[in-house]
Amino acid sequence: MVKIGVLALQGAVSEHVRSIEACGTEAVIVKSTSDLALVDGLILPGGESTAMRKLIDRYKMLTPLVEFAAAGKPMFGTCAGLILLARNLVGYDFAHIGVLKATVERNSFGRQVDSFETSLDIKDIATDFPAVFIRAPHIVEVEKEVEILATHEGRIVMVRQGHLLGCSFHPELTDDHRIIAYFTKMVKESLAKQVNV
Ligand SMILES: NC(=O)CC[C@H](N)C(=O)O
Repeated sequence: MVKIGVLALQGAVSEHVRSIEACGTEAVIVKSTSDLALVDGLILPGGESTAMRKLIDRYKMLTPLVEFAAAGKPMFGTCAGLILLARNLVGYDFAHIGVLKATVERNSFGRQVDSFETSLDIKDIATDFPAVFIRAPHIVEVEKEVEILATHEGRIVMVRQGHLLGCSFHPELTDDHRIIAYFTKMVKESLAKQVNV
């Protein structure tokens, strides 16, 4: 059975675990490089990207995370996790994992008090998805390999680049598990491909 990890250094970890399990898939808490070796796909949760990066460095996980992506294993960055995946960050001259060919701007929907929920149509995944935005980033621009799956008020809020998925909002905070189910399918497909080669 496939195993989906949730990077559990900081942020909305237990909600993702609940959502993965609701999709009938095994969830694994990932706190170290050895945990990472056990999983077929990884969710990078929302939270605070600067704090997460400090912990990634403390536990020497940056290179293993880059290698996980390079091996073609699916990764899904939600909110702060999207910031971790992005190749370019507005106002910063460095990236974190940096594998998603997109430019992301942090905190672009206002301050904490401006958190909101809205209904989104997401290509190939869902119509009317209840998306919760909390101090959310947005995607300013993408390279041609990146497909735009959803926008909100003209801003890109969800994308896919092959085995990489990213969104500005928190798909794990409601009982609507369609996005996590889609990611679960990506992980199963990628595993089947690896077994067949
Ligand atoms: N809900 C979130 O994950 C917010 C992300 C946070 N504002 C950051 O920049 O890391």
